[in-house]
Amino acid sequence: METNETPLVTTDGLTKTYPSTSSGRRGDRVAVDRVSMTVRRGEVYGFLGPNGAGKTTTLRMLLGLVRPTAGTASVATDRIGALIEGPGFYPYLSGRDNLRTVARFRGYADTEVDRVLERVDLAARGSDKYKGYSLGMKQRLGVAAALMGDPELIILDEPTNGLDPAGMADMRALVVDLARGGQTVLLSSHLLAEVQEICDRVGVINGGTLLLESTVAEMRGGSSLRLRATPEPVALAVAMRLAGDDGVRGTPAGLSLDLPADAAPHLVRELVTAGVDVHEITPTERSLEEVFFEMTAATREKEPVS
Ligand SMILES: Nc1ncnc2c1ncn2[C@@H]1O[C@H](COP(=O)(O)OP(=O)(O)OP(=O)(O)O)[C@@H](O)[C@H]1O
Repeated sequence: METNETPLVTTDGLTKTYPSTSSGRRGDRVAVDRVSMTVRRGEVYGFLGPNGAGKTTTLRMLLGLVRPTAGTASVATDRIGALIEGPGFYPYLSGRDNLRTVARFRGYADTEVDRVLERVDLAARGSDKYKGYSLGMKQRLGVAAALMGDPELIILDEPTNGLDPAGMADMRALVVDLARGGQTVLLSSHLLAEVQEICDRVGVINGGTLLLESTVAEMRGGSSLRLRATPEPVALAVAMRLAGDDGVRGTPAGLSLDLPADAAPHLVRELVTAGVDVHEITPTERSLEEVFFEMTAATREKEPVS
């Protein structure tokens, strides 16, 4: 995907503290702790973290709904659409009439209602009462409201939360479609697989701290090669010569070498030359789940009890 390098969203040392409510604890509760993140134009940015990590508070600060305690947040457009809390619609009005109410309040023509209904694939059900909508349709109507005025930046807080698998798939497809149309999407999620599937870049947050910001590919880290070969001591010596002393680990499944997949032919040649029998060589990639687990392990321990 092509992205213009000028960031659309930049935060610098963004911090929010709330007064501690528990009498046994001193000082403030830090909800967001010096977060510096950038969202580039045209990308889908996944703000990934467990419940209570500080995602919603950060998004609210970007929207000017919560005042930062310290640091800055700048959004280089005033055309922003957002779905932060669950959408508040009238149950007895149709989806279309609900959107008309929003459009009137925000100064948009009714044609805009039809356009956004179409965009979220609800045009055919626009006349149905909101209360009869599935959770996924309700959520899509919320996104439709956020899309009014064709915003440059769309902020969605946990857009798939609580949806069934079909609803989740629809929402993911919609997000990807919005980005294809040139809109920038910043979404929060606690689902690794989801972020992995639809996001270009990720910011991982836990305990209020941004642990990492990178592309999904970078975050998963370099690939490695798993090797089963005998005799093991000779295989180990060859492996260490190629991958370095720190680049080889013993695992129950054999040796794990910090080498890219395309290093396999050279490795095999060297092993065979050294008289080693190669039983198996497999390229492996760390899953996002493993990476996330490693990164959050340290902060999990100091997480406040809420
Ligand atoms: N208005 C508030 N007053 C006091 N503490 C708050 C307030 N809003 C959020 N917090 C605290 O700040 C921390 C971060 O909350 P936040 O809602 O931003 O996390 P989150 O990552 O969005 O999680 P979730 O998905 O559960 O909403 C939590 O410990 C929460 O209890």
